[in-house]
Amino acid sequence: SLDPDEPPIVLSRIPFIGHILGLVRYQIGYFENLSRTTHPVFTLKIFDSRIYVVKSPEYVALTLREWKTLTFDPFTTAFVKNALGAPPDVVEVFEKTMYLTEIHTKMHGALSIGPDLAKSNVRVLNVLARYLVPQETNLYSLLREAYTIAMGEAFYGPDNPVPGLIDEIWDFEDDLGLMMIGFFQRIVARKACRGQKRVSKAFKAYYDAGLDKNANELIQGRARIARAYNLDNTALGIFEMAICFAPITNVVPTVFWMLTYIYADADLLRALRHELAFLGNPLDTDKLRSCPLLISTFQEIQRLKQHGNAVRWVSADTRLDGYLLKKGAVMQIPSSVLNTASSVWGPDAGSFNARRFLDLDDKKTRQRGYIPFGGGRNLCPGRHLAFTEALGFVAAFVLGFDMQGAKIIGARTHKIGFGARKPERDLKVSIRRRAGFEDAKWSFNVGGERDAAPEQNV
Ligand code: HEM
Repeated sequence: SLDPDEPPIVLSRIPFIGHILGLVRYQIGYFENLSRTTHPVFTLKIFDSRIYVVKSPEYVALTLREWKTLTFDPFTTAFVKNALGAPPDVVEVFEKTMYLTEIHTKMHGALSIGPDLAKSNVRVLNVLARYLVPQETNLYSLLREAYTIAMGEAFYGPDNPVPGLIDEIWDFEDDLGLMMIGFFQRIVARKACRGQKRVSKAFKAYYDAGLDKNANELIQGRARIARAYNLDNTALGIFEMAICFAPITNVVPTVFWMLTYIYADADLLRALRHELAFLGNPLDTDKLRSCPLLISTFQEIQRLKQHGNAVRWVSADTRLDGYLLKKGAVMQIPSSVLNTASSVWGPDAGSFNARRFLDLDDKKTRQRGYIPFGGGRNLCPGRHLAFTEALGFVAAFVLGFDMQGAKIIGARTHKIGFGARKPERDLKVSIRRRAGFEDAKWSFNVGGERDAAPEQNV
């Protein structure tokens, strides 16, 4: 039974298993259905487990602030154990040593603004530039390939196994929710299991061959820490899926939605071209900060499509304003509910308005519970990389190309484990050079870094 101070319970219509059936059927959408309740935080009970769902902006801020007891780390360990299938001695390193804390610091350091990030970013964008050519193509598939290959080369160096593992990486993310359950994966998530095995094997061979000498600081620093904890190349191979899918699976849908919404709206396309006209080629990404409409479009797409749940584990009884949160419960913060509430965003909350964020400063957006990159101690370390690689590519695309076939389409069922919503299908498009840009060969400078890698054509 619940303590009277715990958030009010929301019951399912079918006793005992109703919530499980709801989650299986509607996935993340089930939290949207339940959030019709007026309680700012509420409890779901599934047998002996509790899930607290946070649906009001004020409580989101309070939750993220209490990071010492409302923590993310147990999910990382569960991910390594259940989804990646790490053996018990490796899991023990996560549970009983400072390894995870050291990795956290390294990850946030290597991806914070500075020379290490600039080197990764300039490589990502200059690999993406190879895809800025006229073509008849399926837009989502093109972006999926381009960003996966670019991540591989920027993170792991030119001689990396990622080009042969594109489907494996995306298959894994597709069934991440099922992989986290920790049993029967080979039956319910066959493709994801196979993907994880192949990626582990290929990266073990990569580390065995010493190819990480060409990797970026994130990968090299991580490997140094792992070795200091006696984790070998087999363990490094097992971990690698995490680093392969996190950087791309939110960025690719974001760029897809940005391009389709922009090209489906001739006025917005014109206004953006006007705003971006001062950007040169090579495109200096520092100048993107002076493109308010482009940034607002990015933020609005995140608001409408970045609908993953932030999750936290209650590691000790915690008071959240008046509510008591009990140790052992899981907290879910459904972005889709927060990002589309008309009580927060106004009557047009459900529609796209590229100019919405022009009048909202950072403080005002946070007050609305707008957390596309999460928050607190686990605020996404890749947010700077994501900003530059998404906006840099979109800016060059908008300036240099016309696109036929772009239209606004619906999204697939939003599975548990997904961040950004994915399109329900691919879009066949025709990409042509714009008049005045017939000979443009796009390249990028990032934070003073020019790309020095040899040229390659797609
Ligand atoms: C549009 C792009 C992206 C979005 C919307 C996004 C969103 C998020 C969110 C919501 C979280 C969870 C934060 C929390 O629970 O408080 C997260 C965590 C994380 N993201 Fe991103 N992300 C993006 C791109 C990237 C990129 C490019 C990287 C590059 C490495 C990355 C690496 C990570 C990592 C490693 C974590 C785990 C952080 C931790 O455990 O402290 N993400 N991201």
